[in-house]
Amino acid sequence: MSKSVVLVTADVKPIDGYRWHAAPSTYLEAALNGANAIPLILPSLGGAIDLDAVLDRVDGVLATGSRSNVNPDLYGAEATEANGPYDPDRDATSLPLLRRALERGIPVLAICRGMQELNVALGGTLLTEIQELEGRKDHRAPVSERQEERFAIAHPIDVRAGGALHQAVGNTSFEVNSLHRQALGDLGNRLVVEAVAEDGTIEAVSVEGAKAFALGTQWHPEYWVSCDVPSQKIFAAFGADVARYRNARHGAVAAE
Ligand SMILES: N[C@@H](CCC(=O)NCCCC(=O)O)C(=O)O
Repeated sequence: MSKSVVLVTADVKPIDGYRWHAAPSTYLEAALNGANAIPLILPSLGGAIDLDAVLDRVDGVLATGSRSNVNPDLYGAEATEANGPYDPDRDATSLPLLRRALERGIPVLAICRGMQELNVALGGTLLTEIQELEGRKDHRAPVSERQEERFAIAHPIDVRAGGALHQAVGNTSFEVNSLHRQALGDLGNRLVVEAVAEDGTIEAVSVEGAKAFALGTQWHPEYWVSCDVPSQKIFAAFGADVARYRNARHGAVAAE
């Protein structure tokens, strides 16, 4: 049977005078090596793409992180220049994609901006510049040219005992990296908090009643998937459910 395919969300970026639809290699390699699935980048062409036609052909969705912020218009707040950069084409693609993947029971792993998209897609809100909020710590990346320093492990998280993340990783506490200035505010419909940082920042969520693996992380398990055990276990759990979904999908197609 053919290998599983995971759809990877894309940023729209100006490069060399063109508009590129791009995803960092770290996510693509993590899908390939950590989840044992072929990564397939979905261009952020919004409503021009029939999402169901794409989702008919894939076994999972990996929503990537990005420096851009979800446009606040989408959760009832005001867009400002300081809050940007925004990526409206990505918003117009990722939010419907995540909603539809959940409706169809397709496994979802949503990382950083991806988790923020998941929350907004389900009706939640985001907090911004959390380092300026009372009692919150600075969750932004260290200032460095070196990616391994920017993605360095930064702080511990407390994991909900018995929850989806605990089941995947097996620990009720572990250390994660941190590269964000926004965080989840009001929770979207059916989202359950799976982990928090010491300052109360929501670090992971799952979707209550989801028909498949559906996890969001505010940190970046993709970056250290080759050597960090919790990161490996998260991608392995996602990959196992992606494989289960693929087998069910192929069984259903064979029976038609
Ligand atoms: N814009 C949001 C999204 C956080 C996120 O996905 N960060 C990844 C950044 C990767 C990098 O800096 O290279 C926020 O800031 O909360």
